[in-house]
Amino acid sequence: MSKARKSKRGPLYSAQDRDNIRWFWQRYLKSKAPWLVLVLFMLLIQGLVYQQFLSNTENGLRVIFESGSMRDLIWVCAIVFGLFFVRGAMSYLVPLVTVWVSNSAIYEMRRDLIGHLMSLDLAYFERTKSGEIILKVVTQTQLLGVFVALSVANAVRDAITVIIVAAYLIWKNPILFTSAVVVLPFVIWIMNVISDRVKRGQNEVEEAQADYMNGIEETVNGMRTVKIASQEAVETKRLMRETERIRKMITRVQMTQSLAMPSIDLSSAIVYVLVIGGGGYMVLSPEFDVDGAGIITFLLGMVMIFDPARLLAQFFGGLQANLILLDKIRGLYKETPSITDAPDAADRFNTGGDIVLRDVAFSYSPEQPLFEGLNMTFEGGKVSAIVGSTGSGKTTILSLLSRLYDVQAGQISIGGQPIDKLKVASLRGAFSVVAQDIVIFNASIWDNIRYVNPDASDDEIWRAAEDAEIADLIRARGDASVGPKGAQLSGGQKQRIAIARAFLRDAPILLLDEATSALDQATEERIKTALDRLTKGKTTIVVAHRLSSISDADRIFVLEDGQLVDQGKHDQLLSGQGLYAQLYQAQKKGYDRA
Ligand SMILES: Nc1ncnc2c1ncn2[C@@H]1O[C@H](COP(=O)(O)OP(=O)(O)OP(=O)(O)O)[C@@H](O)[C@H]1O
Repeated sequence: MSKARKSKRGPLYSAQDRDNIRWFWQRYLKSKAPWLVLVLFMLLIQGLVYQQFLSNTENGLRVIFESGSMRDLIWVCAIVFGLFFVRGAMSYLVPLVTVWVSNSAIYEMRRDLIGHLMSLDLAYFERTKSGEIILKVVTQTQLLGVFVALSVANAVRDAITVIIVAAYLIWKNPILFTSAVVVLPFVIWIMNVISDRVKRGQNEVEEAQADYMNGIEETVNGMRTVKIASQEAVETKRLMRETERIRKMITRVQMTQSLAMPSIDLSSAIVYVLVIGGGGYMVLSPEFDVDGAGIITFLLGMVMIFDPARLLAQFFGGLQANLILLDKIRGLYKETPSITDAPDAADRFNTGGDIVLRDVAFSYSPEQPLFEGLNMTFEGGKVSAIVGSTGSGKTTILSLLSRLYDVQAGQISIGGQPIDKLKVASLRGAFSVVAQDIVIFNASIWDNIRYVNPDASDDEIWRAAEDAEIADLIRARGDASVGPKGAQLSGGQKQRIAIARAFLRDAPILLLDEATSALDQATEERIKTALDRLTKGKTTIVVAHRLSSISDADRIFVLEDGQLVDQGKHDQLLSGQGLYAQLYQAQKKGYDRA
């Protein structure tokens, strides 16, 4: 945002902020309105206690100065004690309710955020820093909830106190009150300036925090590379630079916030001088019907106003920071998934039919078009293979089939049914995928396999594990977890878990993306027999670099820079002397040399 635009922004809160507050109220607080009314009622009682205290103090002072009755004095003291007892009880009860309200709101916000995250397209996660997402779900919701519970309740209490006591003082002595609050415009101006600065600073802090979290996550995840390359010192320096940057930013915001207090203190000093001076003049002058007790009580009232006013000022500093948090959190809700069920989406379809790509156009970014007018047919129940140089778009085709991304033009259909007219869950349920980037969770191998089919019986899991040649490892490791992202496993072991998952899921369409690339030849041979059994009668699409592994496919598609340059059976393609033949010869030479 440009500086010019920033300075145009409303100093206290903008239309966007109002909209965010309305949204937050409607979504997370409205349902708790009866509790909030109760809180408001208790806060009102607290405010009235102050007013009553002032009134009784004035009476008490008159008793001391004028009538001198001990009985009256004891009576006034008892009332004052009773009043503060009531205020104390309210001070205990209000946080009880507000903490409950805030924790419920935090819980609901996190529940919605997690649910919404799950619905977002893969593309969102590929362009968003994970640190930013973690910050929203973990930290920002917590801070916002605490602010709503405690700070807002306190601010309402303070505002009520200020309003009630001020109204009482105006009623008692309007002239003195008016002359005492001449400094008010100055206080408001200071608060506006401070609030605006705090808000801008907090925005920068939140963005820097997200980068920081992301940096830590990257370093922790990439620790193997960091250590092998002996880059610990560089990483430490990088992270410390960020730590220092954030320290400076937060200090700057807090220092700006702290300017609010001295401004209020200075204003209060002016007010006290005005009250003592002006009030003293009124007592001494016969024109006014004001006595010493009235002025002392008035001064006491001003003291009582100033403390809550000071806290209110502090609250406005914090409010700006929290409006930024609210805006950040709401930003996530504004991300909408584009891959959703069409209104008339079908549940069932012919999963064994041909998979047809017709005139498909797709690119990850407009600057780098990948497919334009791509036509392919993967025959139902047969094994098809996609080969081609690296980056030619093989994996992307598999991603398009299960709608991880949507095509930008053209159509993909399965069994004659366009995939965007199918329920996303039904479509994806028809696929078993052994992907290049295997995701392994920090659980046992057993649980990692079961992940794709939680209802599978133990026998089924054992069979899948045996077929994928991972059963021995399960016996050896037992229930031990495999470390974050499967860090305690070899590449081949992870691949076998992925293959076991495919066996267990047993879906009608099988996508194998470099499924056996990390296995030694002997293991690959053994798994191949089981894989042949698995692929029988299923539509199978294999992506492989090692051409020897797909030579018996029913149809082979050759891709080059997103274009289909050849297709046919292995022998046909070899005799054609095209790209496939060249790749095959090059690989053969490599093997012969080895
Ligand atoms: N998520 C993504 N965002 C942006 N660009 C991407 C993304 N995934 C792939 N690409 C780009 O799209 C092109 C095709 O990638 P793809 O992974 O489909 O190729 P591939 O043929 O499977 O490659 P390889 O054989 O190396 O696995 C590449 O240029 C790649 O850089």
